[in-house]
Amino acid sequence: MFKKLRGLFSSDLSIDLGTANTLIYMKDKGIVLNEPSVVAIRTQPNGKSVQAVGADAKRMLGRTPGNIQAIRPLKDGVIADFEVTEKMLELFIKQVHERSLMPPSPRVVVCVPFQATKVERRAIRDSVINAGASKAYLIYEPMAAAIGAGLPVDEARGSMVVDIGGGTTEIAIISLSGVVYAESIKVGGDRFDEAIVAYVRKHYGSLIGEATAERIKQEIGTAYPGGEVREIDVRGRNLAEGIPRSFTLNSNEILEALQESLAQIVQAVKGALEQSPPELSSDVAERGMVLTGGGALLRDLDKLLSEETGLPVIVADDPLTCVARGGGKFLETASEQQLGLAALE
Ligand SMILES: Nc1ncnc2c1ncn2[C@@H]1O[C@H](COP(=O)(O)OP(=O)(O)OP(=O)(O)O)[C@@H](O)[C@H]1O
Repeated sequence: MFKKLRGLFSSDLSIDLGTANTLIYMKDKGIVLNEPSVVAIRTQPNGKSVQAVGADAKRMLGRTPGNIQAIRPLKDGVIADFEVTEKMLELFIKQVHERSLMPPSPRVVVCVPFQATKVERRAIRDSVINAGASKAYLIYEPMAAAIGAGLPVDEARGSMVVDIGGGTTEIAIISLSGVVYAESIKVGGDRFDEAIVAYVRKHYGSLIGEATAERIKQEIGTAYPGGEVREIDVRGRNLAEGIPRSFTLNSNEILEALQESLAQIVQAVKGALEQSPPELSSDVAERGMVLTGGGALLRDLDKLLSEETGLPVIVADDPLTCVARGGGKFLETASEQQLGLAALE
């Protein structure tokens, strides 16, 4: 009965601690927080303090005066700055509790990159406990992504998920609730943005910021030739003249800029298919792979992967929230034994 009551009043949370975005899912409420993983820190004579977090801090990237620093504490899918990550998590969890007028969460599951180290896992655990959780669990991102995408992870059947985030692309083949094969490469949306910045510098002699590059990618980017050609007007600082200049970019140019990064993703997906046990790869051949993460929204990426592998490729519904939703579903449905394995020590 105690357990039943706890379930009734629970405000269990699932947190997708991503390189680009942090999402929080609450049982019965869905996604209750979706903010960029950015923190702005102000340095004063008496120490450092948080000036802004999330979207407010992201707007400050590249625009801060000397005493304020906008930081992305996670890089390439790993925690680059522990202290700031901890602070960010704490502030996000507090925001959720204030907004929903709920007591601190009894249980929190955090979705972490597959290659997170023991030290990183402990840092995450501590920040979650400090923020009021009574129990912290860990689930690997590709597993959460697969659950969120509705794949039958507990069946004796290979399910393949390709999660293209900001810092990394994680590829996993899952069967019987376990990760049978996983590979992570440090290529994701951030690398796409960097490639666009480099392309513009080389071909237009102009400097654009990463936020502009991200907007270009989202508005006209494509991963496969032959689709509708789109254009965008951009303003960048001309390197020779030192003043802002406008120019127009089209989607074929962005495709060219992204070639190298896309080839690395294709290569990693092919590698996963080659290296997984034959029974599982034949399951995947039949049912295809599912794309999750924000990168899955790059136009025609599914087409590129399908052409290159000859397999069906499906973009998950709402790919940006798959991991957070999957973590939440895990918390709701996992057995005591599964929770025990996921408990962060
Ligand atoms: N429409 C779009 N087209 C292309 N890319 C997009 C689109 N929308 C979002 N993205 C990209 O998706 C990335 C963020 O995805 P997501 O939130 O899944 O990553 P993350 O979970 O924070 O990162 P990681 O999994 O590496 O820790 C960003 O690079 C963003 O630019």
